Amino acid sequence: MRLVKIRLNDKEEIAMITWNNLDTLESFKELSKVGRVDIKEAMSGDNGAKRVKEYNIPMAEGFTYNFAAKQVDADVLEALAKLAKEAQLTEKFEALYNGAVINTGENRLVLHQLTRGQLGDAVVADGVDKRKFYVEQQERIAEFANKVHSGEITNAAGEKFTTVVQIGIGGSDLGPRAMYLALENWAKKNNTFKMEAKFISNVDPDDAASVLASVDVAHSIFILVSKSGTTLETLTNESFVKDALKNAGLDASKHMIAVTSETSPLAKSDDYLAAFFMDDYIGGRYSSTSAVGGAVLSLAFGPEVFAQFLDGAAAEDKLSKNANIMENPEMLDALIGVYERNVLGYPSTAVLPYSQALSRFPAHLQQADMESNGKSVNRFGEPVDYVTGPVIFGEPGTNGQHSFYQLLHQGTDIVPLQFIGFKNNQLDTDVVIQDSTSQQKLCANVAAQIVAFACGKADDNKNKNFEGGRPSSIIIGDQVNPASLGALLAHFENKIMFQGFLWNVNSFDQEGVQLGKLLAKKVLAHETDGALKELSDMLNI
Ligand SMILES: O=P(O)(O)OC[C@H]1O[C@](O)(CO)[C@@H](O)[C@@H]1O
Repeated sequence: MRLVKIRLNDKEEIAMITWNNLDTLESFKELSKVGRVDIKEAMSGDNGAKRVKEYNIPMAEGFTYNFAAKQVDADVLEALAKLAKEAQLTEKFEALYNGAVINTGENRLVLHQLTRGQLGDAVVADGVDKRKFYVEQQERIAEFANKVHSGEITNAAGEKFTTVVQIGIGGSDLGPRAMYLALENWAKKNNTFKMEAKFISNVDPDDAASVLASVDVAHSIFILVSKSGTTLETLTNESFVKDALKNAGLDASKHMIAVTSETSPLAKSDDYLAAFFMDDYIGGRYSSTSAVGGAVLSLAFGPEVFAQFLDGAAAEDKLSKNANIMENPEMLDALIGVYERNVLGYPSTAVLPYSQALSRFPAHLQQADMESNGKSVNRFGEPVDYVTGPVIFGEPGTNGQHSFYQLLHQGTDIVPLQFIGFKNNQLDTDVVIQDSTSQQKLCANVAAQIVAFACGKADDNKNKNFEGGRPSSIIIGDQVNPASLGALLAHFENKIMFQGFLWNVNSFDQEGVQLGKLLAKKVLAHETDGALKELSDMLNI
């Protein structure tokens, strides 16, 4: 057990936070003893209808979090509430947004919520009010984007830029790309679509080459995004793009901007038309609401759309402050996930948005969740004796239904499911076939899946028998739009944070990604022996 003193909002009170391993908490031991819920029974008949109505809590931007088909009942919920209290989830979040050094591994504050609102005290770090700093960067980006849109900033020939291409990887790609794809159709429909965006991330040369072949480089603006400014893939792709610009007779520095931290090697370079900043207190996978997402989304859709996205995230963040788990969807979702992982023993979780707009959202969550909570040591570097983050995967429904759902329905592992569904699609175009629209078919499928997974279907032919008993939750919204997307993103970011608190891991570093990078450098420098040398030879390096 470690005690940490933190100052609470009113600056008078001193709270003691204790960081304990999950398996040392009395409430966790109690939770393990609570009787298991049979979802098949719970979700059948009138009982099921009652649960769907009752196990439903409001989120921001018109969403509701429905957990009727989760393996919980009043006893489990009571035990989870005790766990939340003993694990001091609310106090830990409070410490985080008031500027405590929560990322102990890297000795850093964790400030991504500050990019979209001020949840507590002003946070001053390195002599700077951090909220002010993030807002300033947003304003600088907005001004730049407006000038690009109005034609005040143009290419060398005085012509408007029409396309924006983001170069980055991991958090500098996945979040912004998923958000762009989520809003592209919405923006087109609502006349706020300004520039098409493309993304280059993979160091596979075919990625950069095919994106470059698909754009008009003379009218493209490239955003180099790298917090560290040292990521090999990103710097390689930057050179790739610069070569292409040079070959087209263009001055690269008139076509490139950078988003990075002020301490990175890119920050002071003359190679860019402009540079916008985030900092070390925002992890790559949490950077969609910082300049990392801000530059591409503001250029693509206009700064007002990006501002609405931030407002949605801020509204959800506020809900995450509630100590009552029934008024805090992120905390409840996190607690149920830990119950499923550590008591019920389920190894993975599928995220299944029934929305084409969210086609890359599961990919973003894979990084956000697994890079955060894929840890075997606690925040003090001591091995933990329990399992932590699950494997996260997903695909939009209904496509997933025609691919891996077989295993989800009848496989030997039980995989908890996180559905996301919307009442309305983004574009007006729809068609009535066999008495229903495509949107109705989509929604019918998600409702049907929840009940099919929970209740199953008995059949004498064991091959056609569905055991049921497979838990799921659903987040239901009206439509994917900037504000709802922000709220959805914040929901998952905060869920991951609460789970990290429960597992007592540092969710904000990623040492596990370093070893592979180091060995790759050795391969390229021909400094290898043994298996690595053999593999390098086989790959012709
Ligand atoms: O923005 P950067 O510094 O180029 O890093 C890109 C990505 O690489 C990682 O460090 C993992 O290698 C991620 O955490 C990060 O999102």
